Amino acid sequence: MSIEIRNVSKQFGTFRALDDVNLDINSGELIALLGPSGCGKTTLLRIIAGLETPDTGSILFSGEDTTDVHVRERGVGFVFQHYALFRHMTVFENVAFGLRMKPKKLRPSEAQIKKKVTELLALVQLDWLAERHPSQLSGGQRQRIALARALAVEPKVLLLDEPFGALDAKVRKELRRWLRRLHDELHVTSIFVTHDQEEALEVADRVVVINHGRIEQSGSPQEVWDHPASPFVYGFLGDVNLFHGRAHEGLAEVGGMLLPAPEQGAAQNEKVLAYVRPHDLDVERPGVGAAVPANALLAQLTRAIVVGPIARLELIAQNATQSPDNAGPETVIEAQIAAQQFRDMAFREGEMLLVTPRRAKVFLDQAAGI
Ligand SMILES: Nc1ncnc2c1ncn2[C@@H]1O[C@H](COP(=O)(O)OP(=O)(O)OP(=O)(O)O)[C@@H](O)[C@H]1O
Repeated sequence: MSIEIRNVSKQFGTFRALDDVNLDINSGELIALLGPSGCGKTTLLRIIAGLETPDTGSILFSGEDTTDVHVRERGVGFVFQHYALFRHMTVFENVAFGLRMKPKKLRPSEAQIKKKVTELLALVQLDWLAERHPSQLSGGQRQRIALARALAVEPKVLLLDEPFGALDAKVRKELRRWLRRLHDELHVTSIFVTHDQEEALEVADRVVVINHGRIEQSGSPQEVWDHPASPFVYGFLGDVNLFHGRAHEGLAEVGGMLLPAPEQGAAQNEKVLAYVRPHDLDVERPGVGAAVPANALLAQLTRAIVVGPIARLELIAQNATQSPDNAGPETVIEAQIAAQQFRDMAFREGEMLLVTPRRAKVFLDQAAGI
């Protein structure tokens, strides 16, 4: 089922939680609503579900306005962060619950319920736990059962609010792969809320980045990663170093460096923000007596953390000027290089190194959102 979100706004007192949100979701799509805490993700999900009413705007399911359609009639399945399984019921009974609650004439027979629940438990690969109670399950198992329970009534839309939020990193990773596979099997239109960019980029067909109640960008994981529409999106999707400065006709002078800024070809001495991801920084030892190249800066290595294949370096720029126009990075510079390179070069904490951005994303300053 397709979903259209049309001009949806929602205010709580004087606080604008959603501000004229428009979004089309295709039938069978898996969408991630991604944004920082308080940006309005859950409010949007609850409005789609019918648990909350928008002040203005409407939600259409397959082209039909849902304004007057009760939550129960919307055909929506939910999974929340805190597994809302019934503690006194077995896993089997939890999954069967929605089927048993159906009005008498729609209710399946006992044999049909048994068949359906068994199939669903097999689908979430937990059929061997049917007779257990929720307290005897791990957090990850409970969430899979919660999903099986939501699927039991064959929802047309599946809404997941930080479904793996309460689980540890390893289980989260397993479950998000599993959710992706499950979605590929079932193709139920699904929307999940997360503040974890890695989760959104890995699982979703499309990522919708929300900030202050507005959609900043909607696109495939690759689109939002490669072509972020705003500084906010760029900063939210991964670690960044931020440099202030000015751009003029495709060249940016930021943090004491001169960098190509082809996206600002038309700029006439305008204030800009340049973002550089830690893995887009080259780090090397400067040549003795050699001048610092125009596209690089000299920085002191203050800390190196080498874990597995990656070395994370923290550096402080030597030539970071404090002029408001041409300031250095806001805090320390973070660089990521291969651990092997770090060992080969034998960098030591305290020494001065040459830092060269391979790539920078330059935005006009007035567009700044973070
Ligand atoms: N019932 C309510 N009454 C008043 N304010 C509310 C209500 N529900 C949400 N808000 C406010 O609206 C804003 C958006 O809330 P929402 O729960 O949608 O954010 P979120 O993006 O899901 O955040 P989180 O990731 O922390 O859950 C928040 O500032 C929140 O405090």
